[in-house]
Amino acid sequence: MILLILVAALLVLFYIHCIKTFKYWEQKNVYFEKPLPIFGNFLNVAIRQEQMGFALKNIYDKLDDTVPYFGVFIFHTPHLVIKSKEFIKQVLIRDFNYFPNRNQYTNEKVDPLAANVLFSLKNEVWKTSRNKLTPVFTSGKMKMMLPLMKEVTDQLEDILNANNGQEIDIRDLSQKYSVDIISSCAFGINAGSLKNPKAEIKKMSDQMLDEKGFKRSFAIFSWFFCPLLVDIFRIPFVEKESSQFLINVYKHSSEERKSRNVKRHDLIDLLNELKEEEVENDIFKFDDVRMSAQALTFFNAGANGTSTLLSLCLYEMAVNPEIQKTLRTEIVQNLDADGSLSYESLFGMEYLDLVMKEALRKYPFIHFLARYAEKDYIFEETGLKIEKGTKILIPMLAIHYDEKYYPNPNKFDPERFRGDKMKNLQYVYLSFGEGPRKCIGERFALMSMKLGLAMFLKNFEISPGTKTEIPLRFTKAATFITPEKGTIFLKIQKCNS
Ligand code: HEM
Repeated sequence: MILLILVAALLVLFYIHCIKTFKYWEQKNVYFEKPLPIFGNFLNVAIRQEQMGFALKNIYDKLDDTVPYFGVFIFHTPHLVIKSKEFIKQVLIRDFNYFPNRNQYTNEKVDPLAANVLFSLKNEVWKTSRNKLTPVFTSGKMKMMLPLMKEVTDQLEDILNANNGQEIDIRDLSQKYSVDIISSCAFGINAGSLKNPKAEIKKMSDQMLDEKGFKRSFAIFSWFFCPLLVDIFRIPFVEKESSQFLINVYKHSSEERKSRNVKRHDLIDLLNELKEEEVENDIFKFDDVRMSAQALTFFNAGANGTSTLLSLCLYEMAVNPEIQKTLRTEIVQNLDADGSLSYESLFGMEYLDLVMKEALRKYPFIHFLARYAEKDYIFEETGLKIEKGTKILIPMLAIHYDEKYYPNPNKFDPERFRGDKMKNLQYVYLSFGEGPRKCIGERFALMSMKLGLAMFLKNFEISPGTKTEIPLRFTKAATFITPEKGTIFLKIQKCNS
């Protein structure tokens, strides 16, 4: 009997704990939708029936333009979702010193690597490491990495030639291309996954990035929204076996590089140079864990983000043959005598840039940006005061599909970015984020995606085949954008055959 009373009392206490914050947005006079105990507004996300970005979009779409923000509860934690362009600018740029960090949980003991990537570092440690890592991504450094990427595109061309006239899984091919690019540029090795389907590094990458799998989705969800689960179940952000494999590869290459004293101008060289420049009282020193953590970021973001976007770009080319034709004409006009593309041509092609921007708009790899208030803050225009620690979300997916900024948003239309139209889209085109915490790898990502796309299109026509899904459906269970079937089949045909 006593046990029963105890359990009942615990349940009541748990219930009170779960609903105690639910008056938060009402008291602040901020629009919100009635939350459910335990799950808040995101029951469907928790049971993997909806992606967080779409859940936010559903609320966003109900509100008119006069509403600058709304409140949601993720479990029982209140989050402020910013809707107005002006307020986005304030949070990401103008008042950055109030919002310098993401509400990204870290736990050195459970996952020391995740705690040391730039994405999760905070305040002064983030600032110092960002300043140190920024020179790694300058156009000069990227230019030096281009020859490494070209070695991989040569192999890609061989594969395309061998599959001429066939229907192939472009997603799988893009993943292999991206894994080989990253392995060469960040780990200094020839992974060879394009030529060898059983390559160990590709296997590890699949394991690490298994977006549809419950384990991976649960890990990402817990790290972003329910850190208590991370602590209880000791869930690493990055799957242990594959991250350890990549760290070993990185360490081995790095040591070999030092002993042979050769330069490849890749991430290993650049991080080794940063280490040599360190001074006694640096707040952020590149020890083994921190060096590996940066290499792992490259791998994660590159193998997942760039490969997904490249395959979606190719899909759009197949279903929009006119756009494909215009792009091919531009690419062919810009080829060097040996059939390759210089860094200047890659970044100088206007239509290629418009196509890339539109793919990134239509398929935002991350559906929302996250920040939290480091100090109390008042939105002057409305008088809303938020306390230190308030979590902020910027619903990128909803904004990228807002008719006000992007008429007919489901249409793939590169022209919406032509000329000075981009000026009006500042703060509402957020594919790589905005402000000082913007994606540091943007240039690298664009270079590998543009090069991959150009190498496909210069010789091959891409079209829907019998196995192509139109429209393409995406899984509701993954955190990032992932095709429902896990594949994107397209037909490739040599242009002059
Ligand atoms: C298509 C590919 C990619 C997309 C769409 C993408 C997008 C993003 C977005 C939206 C953010 C958050 C920005 C914000 O909060 O304002 C971000 C942050 C970041 N990205 Fe990327 N990214 C891509 C590829 C890469 C690559 C290849 C790297 C490799 C180094 C990278 C490294 C990072 C890092 C380190 C951060 C955190 C920056 C900081 O907090 O200072 N990303 N990325």
